[in-house]
Amino acid sequence: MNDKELIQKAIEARNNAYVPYSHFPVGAAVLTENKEVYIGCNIENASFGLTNCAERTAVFKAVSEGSSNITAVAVVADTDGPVSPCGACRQVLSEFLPPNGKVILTNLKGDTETTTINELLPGAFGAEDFYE
Ligand SMILES: O=c1ccn([C@H]2C[C@H](O)[C@@H](CO)O2)c(=O)[nH]1
Ligand SMILES: [Zn+2]
Repeated sequence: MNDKELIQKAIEARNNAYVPYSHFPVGAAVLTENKEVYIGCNIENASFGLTNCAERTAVFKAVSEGSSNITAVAVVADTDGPVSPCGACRQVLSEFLPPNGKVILTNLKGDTETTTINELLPGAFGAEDFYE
């Protein structure tokens, strides 16, 4: 699974977005250590704060299937430039990706930024901050 294929999975996931309020569909796909792919879309709610972003949906699907070691994630939306994940998703991604874990941000035009979770959330709060 290369970056382009992972992006394609994210584009397909975007078609399942449940976005009756924002009308802003987002798709994501994560690649796990054991080379499995899990896709996610944003899922909104009439109680707006309960919305789950595409990235978190994909991560939680992977973890709940027993694959918590994520090596890469792709995110796509119809943005001017590459989509920028929200703070909550950056924190959740930092839990399951290594600091140098690949984050591929793109849009429907194909503008792509490939970065790392450490770049997106330097100094993230992590387990090492409170476990001995
Ligand atoms: O990276 C992002 C940014 C936003 N959203 C969703 C949340 C909400 O449903 C909609 C508008 O914020 O887009 C995501 O899923 N991922
Ligand atoms: Zn988010």
